[in-house]
Amino acid sequence: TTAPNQDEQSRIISRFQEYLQINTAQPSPDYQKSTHFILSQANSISLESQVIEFVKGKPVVLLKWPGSDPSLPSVLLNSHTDVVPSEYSKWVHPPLGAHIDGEGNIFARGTQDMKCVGMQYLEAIRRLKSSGFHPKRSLYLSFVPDEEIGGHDGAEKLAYSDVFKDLNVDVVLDEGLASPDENYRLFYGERTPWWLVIKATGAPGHGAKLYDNSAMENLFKSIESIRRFRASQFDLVKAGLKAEGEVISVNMAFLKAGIPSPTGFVMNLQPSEAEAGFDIRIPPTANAESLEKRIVEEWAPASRNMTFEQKGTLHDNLGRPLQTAIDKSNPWWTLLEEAIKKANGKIGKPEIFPASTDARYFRQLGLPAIGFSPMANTPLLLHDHNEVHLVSLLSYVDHCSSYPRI
Ligand SMILES: CSCC[C@H](NC=O)C(=O)O
Ligand SMILES: [Zn+2]
Ligand SMILES: [Zn+2]
Repeated sequence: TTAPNQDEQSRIISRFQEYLQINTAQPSPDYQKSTHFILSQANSISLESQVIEFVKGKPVVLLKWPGSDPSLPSVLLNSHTDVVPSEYSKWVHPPLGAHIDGEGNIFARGTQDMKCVGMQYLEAIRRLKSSGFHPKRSLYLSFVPDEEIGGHDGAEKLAYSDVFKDLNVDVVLDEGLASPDENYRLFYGERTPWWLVIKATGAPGHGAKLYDNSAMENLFKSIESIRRFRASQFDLVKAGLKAEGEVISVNMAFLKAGIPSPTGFVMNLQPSEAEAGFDIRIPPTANAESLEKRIVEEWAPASRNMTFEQKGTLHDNLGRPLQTAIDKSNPWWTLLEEAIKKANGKIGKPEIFPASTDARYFRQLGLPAIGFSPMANTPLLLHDHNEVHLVSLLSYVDHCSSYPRI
């Protein structure tokens, strides 16, 4: 296909802006509006559509471009419609404004994560259709809710549904990350989140007294140990020995202790309880058992009056090799690489996604799933203030045109 003309380009940008301006921020995303928008886009390019509410108020919008050979397995392009919330006052341009500055940067929540990708799927199909292309395989697009809060009412329900079985999907594309350099990033797996809360108890006492076994002391021994471990992992990344997705990350999410008083906290009383929460991410190749051992023996040892609790999705991926093959055994990987190269894109070393995406649910089914958000030369701003699709408008359009070659 040839490059779109000026008019087409500005229509592509307006459609992107329109999607960005719909407030689908957690915790109360306007899925009615996003569903309406996606359906109207689908209509305008004559895609078949259905809306499935596995959970009431959490619509999965499923679109279909039927292939000429229905016996062939299909391709699924997945994207989530929700976005994370924003601190409005910290943005240069409002997060729902989709303002375009003089350099062609589009400011809005979702410009990277991941309304850009959802729109690119649609724009690519629009262009392919207008060029007269007919796919052999059926192509499905799923626009799913709630990825940012775990995807349990969205992609997870879809993946395990009868509807999904009937789609006969062979490969799934989902989100990746922007790349600060010229190399596009491709993801073949992701880390598993463990949300860990450790709790210490100890004898209360006068704030002036030095004694062993206070809750704060017990907790801080753990925190010191956790920090050493964190540093050891981070050092591997800093030294260039491991990629971000290949080490175990540990970051403190909260600290809770102290006895409240009208003016803040009681200062001269050592509290009897203290706790801390950590976001831990484990690569598929890591030894989860040895980490568990570390938690039991060093981070929350009963001998130091400590307990721990794991929250969130935790163990759901353990023990399963949730990595998509990136060798010749997976022709889809090679095809995507070739498509990107044909569109004059360069590709970095294949990566493990450092956080979580809906792709894990499809990998759990044994399907190959590839994470790819086509943004090169773009700072990584997902979940950050001032999230932008930083490349010029024209580059955005170029990205759209890399899909038709898949
Ligand atoms: C594990 S459910 C939360 C999913 C979330 N995904 C993107 O940021 C994440 O924290 O990785
Ligand atoms: Zn995302
Ligand atoms: Zn996100």
